[in-house]
Amino acid sequence: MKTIDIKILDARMGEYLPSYATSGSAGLDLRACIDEPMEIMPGETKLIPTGLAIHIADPGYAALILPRSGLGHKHGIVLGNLVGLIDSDYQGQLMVSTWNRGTDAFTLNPMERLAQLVIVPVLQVGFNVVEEFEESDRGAGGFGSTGKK
Ligand SMILES: O=c1ccn([C@H]2C[C@H](O)[C@@H](COP(=O)(O)OP(=O)(O)OP(=O)(O)O)O2)c(=O)[nH]1
Ligand SMILES: [Mg+2]
Repeated sequence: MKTIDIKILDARMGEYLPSYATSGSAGLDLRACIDEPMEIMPGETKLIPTGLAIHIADPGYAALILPRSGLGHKHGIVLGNLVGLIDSDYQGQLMVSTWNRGTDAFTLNPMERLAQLVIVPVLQVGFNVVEEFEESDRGAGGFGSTGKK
C-alpha cells in the first residue's frame, strides 16, 4: 500500500487517524475536530477543521473530499463546495466545508465522522493547440444528444 505523510495538528486526532473501515473501502472518514457541539442551521455552511494535514507530494495523485452517504441522505449534511479537491502539494489543514442543505438544524459533535477522503490518480496534461480536431463519433453533440429519439 502506498503511504503518504500526515501531520497530526490536534493531539486528539492521534487516536483517530483515518483508516479504511473494510478491506475494500475507498474512503477514509474525516472527523470534525471541534471543541464542543456545533449547531448547523438549515441553509448554513461552516468550515470545519479536521485536525489533520496530508502531503500527497506525488502530482500523479490528488485527494477528493466527498460527503458521507448517510449524513447526506438522512440529514442533508453535504459539502458547500460539493466536492473538495486536495492538491498533491497542499500541506495545510484538511478543511470540510459543511453545508446543511436540509430543513432541520444539525448538531455536529466533536470527533464525529463528517466526510470522507478518497485518494485518486491524476494525469497532468499539456495542451496542443489545433485548428481542427480529428473527427470523432460524437463530434460536438452533448447535453442529451444521444437520448430518446
Ligand atoms: O474541501 C476542501 C477543498 C480544498 N481544500 C484545500 C486543499 C486544496 O489543495 C486547497 C485549494 O483548493 P481549491 O484549489 O479547490 O480552492 P481555490 O478556491 O481554487 O483556492 P486556491 O486559489 O488556493 O487554489 O484547499 C480543503 O482543505 N478542503
Ligand atoms: Mg485552486
